[in-house]
Amino acid sequence: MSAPHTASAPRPTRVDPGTAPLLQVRDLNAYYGQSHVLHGVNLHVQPGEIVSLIGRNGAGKTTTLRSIMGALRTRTGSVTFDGQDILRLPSNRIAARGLAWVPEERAIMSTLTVRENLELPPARPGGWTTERAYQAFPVLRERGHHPGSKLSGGEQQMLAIVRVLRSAPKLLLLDEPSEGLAPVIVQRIGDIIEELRAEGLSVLLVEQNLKFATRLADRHYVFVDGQIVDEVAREDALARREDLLRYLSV
Ligand SMILES: Nc1ncnc2c1ncn2[C@@H]1O[C@H](COP(=O)(O)OP(=O)(O)OP(=O)(O)O)[C@@H](O)[C@H]1O
Repeated sequence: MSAPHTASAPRPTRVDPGTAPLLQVRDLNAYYGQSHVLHGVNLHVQPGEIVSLIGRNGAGKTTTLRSIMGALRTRTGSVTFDGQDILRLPSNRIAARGLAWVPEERAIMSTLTVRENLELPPARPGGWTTERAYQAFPVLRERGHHPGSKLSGGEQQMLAIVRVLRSAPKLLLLDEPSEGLAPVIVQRIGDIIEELRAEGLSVLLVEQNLKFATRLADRHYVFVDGQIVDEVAREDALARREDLLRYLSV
């Protein structure tokens, strides 16, 4: 396990801002029926970068992930991934380009066993094997034959993360991975995300847990009412902690 990062010892950003972004979102507007919920969102993720989206409930973070993945089709603007416009592609073709999404509800198949859930997505070269998943989270090996319906929230989250890694994504979209989980599990999931980043994976992380977000992210985008109102670099997160807490408080 890697050493925990404390708020008092920020690690400098290791990402070269001069390289082309892996993900670039420009002027994204999204709608649920008549309701206009994203208002001109601009963001980018560099190769190897972990970026967090933070903000109160209903601020538009999940809608941003759904819009990027094509799960929400009623949107305008531009979404470019690895240099290619993906806005008009269906979700399965977006995923095939190397984007993997772990939604907040985790989408574990309740009637399938842990192993069956794990081996459901198509394996791609360089993707995680079942053995690697079990090494990362040994509890999944112990629960291998249990149905998805019998898993705790933490076990479901671990399974949901390792399952999408089978497809060897370039960018992982995580929606509140720490929500409702015990601190020891949150710590372990953070360790695995850091391991993945060390291997070059980029992560776009929706979080309301500021401690978890500031441990991991190189940059934070702050959402208020469907817009990005602030951007905070890892180096500034400690000095701006009060601002960040205010953005999250209700
Ligand atoms: N399926 C839906 N139909 C209609 N409105 C929706 C739907 N999903 C979300 N909304 C609305 O869109 C806005 C943005 O919600 P979104 O879920 O993106 O926020 P969020 O920042 O991810 O917060 P949360 O943590 O609560 O999910 C909110 O006003 C929400 O009520």
